[in-house]
Amino acid sequence: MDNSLIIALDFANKIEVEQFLQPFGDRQLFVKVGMELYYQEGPSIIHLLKEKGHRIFLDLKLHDIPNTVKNAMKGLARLDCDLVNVHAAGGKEMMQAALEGLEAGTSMGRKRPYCIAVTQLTSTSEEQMNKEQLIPVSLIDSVLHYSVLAKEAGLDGVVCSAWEAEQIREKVGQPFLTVTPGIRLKEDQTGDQKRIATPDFARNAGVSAIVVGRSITRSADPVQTYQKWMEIWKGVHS
Ligand SMILES: O=c1ccn([C@@H]2O[C@H](COP(=O)(O)O)[C@@H](O)[C@H]2O)c(=O)[nH]1
Repeated sequence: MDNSLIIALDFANKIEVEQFLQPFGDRQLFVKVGMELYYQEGPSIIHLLKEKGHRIFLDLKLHDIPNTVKNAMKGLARLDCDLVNVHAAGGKEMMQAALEGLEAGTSMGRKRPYCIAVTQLTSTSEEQMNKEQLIPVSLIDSVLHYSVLAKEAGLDGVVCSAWEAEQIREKVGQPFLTVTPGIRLKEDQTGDQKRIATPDFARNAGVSAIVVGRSITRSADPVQTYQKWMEIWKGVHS
């Protein structure tokens, strides 16, 4: 997981995914499949990406009663992804149930996928959280609270913004993954994200992985843009 750049494949269907991936040739990537793509294509999209050797973050953000999450995770474990997630707002019991399901669904001799919890979405501002979710604390306190809850539940880390990663590490200790979407180059549009950061900022904050979607997927030349990102993120030509 260390220092990965995960490309968010936010596409409407398999055809769009194949069109996007084709110019990358045989290069093996770390990709994220979210609700948009998975709800359209189902498990077959995971099989297809795995056949091509890509690592997969299945970003379905489960949030339901513990029994439902446990059984859903049992099924998702069979897809053999690298990383899956839940919403920390579902509570500690739900997060523990997610892990139980994952362990039950993982075949003998295989490693279960990492499981992380979304703290506060990177599209959430402190004002929205206070006024709409009626959570009367600062955004960082809410994120730290959910991170501690996730750790206590036995999860492997959290989804947060790069702005919170350092404080999470201090509070929760290591090993604990911080996977950070909302990463933007200076020239990129912010879009619907509220807590954005540059790749330089994220690297200095010591995040475990960055998630990059539209900056790469909607660019005129995705391969070139990916290479540019990798140079900035890792300081290497990929
Ligand atoms: O808090 C969160 C959790 C998940 N995401 C997902 O990451 C990508 C970000 O895409 P961009 O185009 O780079 O904004 C997207 O798939 C989200 O569903 C997030 O942004 N924030």
